[in-house]
Amino acid sequence: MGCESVNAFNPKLKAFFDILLDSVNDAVTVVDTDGTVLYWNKSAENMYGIPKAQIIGKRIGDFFQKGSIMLYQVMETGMPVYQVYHKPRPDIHVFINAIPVYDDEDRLIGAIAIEQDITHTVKLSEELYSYSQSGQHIHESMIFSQMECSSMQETVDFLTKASRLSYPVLLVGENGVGKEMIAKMIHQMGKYPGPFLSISCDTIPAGLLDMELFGYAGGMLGSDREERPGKLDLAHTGTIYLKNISALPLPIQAKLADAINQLQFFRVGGDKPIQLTCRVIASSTVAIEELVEKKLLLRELSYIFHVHTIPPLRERKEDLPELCHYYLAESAKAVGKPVPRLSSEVITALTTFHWPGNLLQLRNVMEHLMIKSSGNEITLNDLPSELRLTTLADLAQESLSLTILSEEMEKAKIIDALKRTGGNKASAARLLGISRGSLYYKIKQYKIH
Ligand SMILES: Nc1ncnc2c1ncn2[C@@H]1O[C@H](COP(=O)(O)OP(=O)(O)OP(=O)(O)O)[C@@H](O)[C@H]1O
Repeated sequence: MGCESVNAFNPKLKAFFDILLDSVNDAVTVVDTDGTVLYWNKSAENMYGIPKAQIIGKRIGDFFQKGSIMLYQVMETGMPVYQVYHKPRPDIHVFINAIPVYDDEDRLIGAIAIEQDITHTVKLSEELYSYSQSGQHIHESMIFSQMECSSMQETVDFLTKASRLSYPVLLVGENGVGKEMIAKMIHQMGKYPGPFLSISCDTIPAGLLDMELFGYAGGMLGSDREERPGKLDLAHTGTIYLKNISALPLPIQAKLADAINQLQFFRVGGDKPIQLTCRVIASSTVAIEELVEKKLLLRELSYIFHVHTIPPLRERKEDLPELCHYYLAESAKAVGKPVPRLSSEVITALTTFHWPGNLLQLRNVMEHLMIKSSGNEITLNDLPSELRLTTLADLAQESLSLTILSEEMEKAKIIDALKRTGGNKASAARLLGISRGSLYYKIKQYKIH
């Protein structure tokens, strides 16, 4: 498309962009180099309660404390920032991307900020904060019933029902969401007299899985090998937990389906039927439909199981307060230390993190914090690097000391520095402890001649 046709489309494009920017959930602000607001979308109106008509054409510094305006910061440094935790107002918490904008000739013409409101998440963190200080002690088995989020309530209902009946269960969920723990609870609540035995189908060589599961009748593979029961046998009147069931070779899956359907099975090489008296619980990190489609799970076997999916931790952050408190208290007890406080930044970091390793990762992080913390408060520095938030303070350039001054004081300080250096901008910048670029920007901003 030629330049002319682009221009011809500009009014239309503007209409498209207006709608686009008003439809996004993030607050979008555009300012020019003076800090004059050129654009302010609907989400920004909602987030800050300032209507467009009131702010457009005005200096952003008239509405926010200067030290808290990230747009100034990025125009001063010329460096964009991404996913920085920021508190533009005491009651508003955001993740911000702020980007300086240059024209074709590389002259700074303004900046854009895109803010994702995380205030709701941070409010949840405050709940966690009070929990972690309350000194309550929660027993692991109680944790499920205390969980707030509705998806976990479904898990609680499922496990209560499943423990009353003995149908085979297949638990689906990412690594570390608590599948094995749920399997153990179904076993315990079902009051099975036999043991809970677990097989990691993906760690045992495929060739041995048959015997591991069904046992060996003896006499077939050489005289030195005696009859040996399999886990299905050893779990008599208990539960067998098959971790990552799709790693079972398909012929073994077929044998398992037969065993469950007929409530009996045969040892490898044997012809004597053995009663299946244990309950079968299996797990998978991949959705069942996908496993069947990829021919990793027999369709026939998939029909046998009652499937329940456990959501990842990032989709049930409401449960973080109980879980963090529980793990902290548990680790504190183990190392014989009092339960430390969590600083508000740590709480925000914990609740905004995406937790790819789910409960397992959370437990490890809490243990790590417990070991690392020396005083009675855990701060951002104690956190493992992947959890640390980038804050405005982290980004503080030398110019920040100047940034946090009021505009009047700042302007006076610059005029004074220029006077003292006879107008030499490089020396004035050095004296002020800011970069030359920042000084040029501020001279323009304050219209200093
Ligand atoms: N409801 C719970 N309350 C407290 N801790 C829990 C809960 N569920 C699980 N955990 C803890 O989370 C960690 C991971 O749980 P578990 O091993 O059951 O997960 P999983 O989904 O089976 O993981 P994988 O798929 O990797 O085997 C364990 O340390 C366990 O003690």
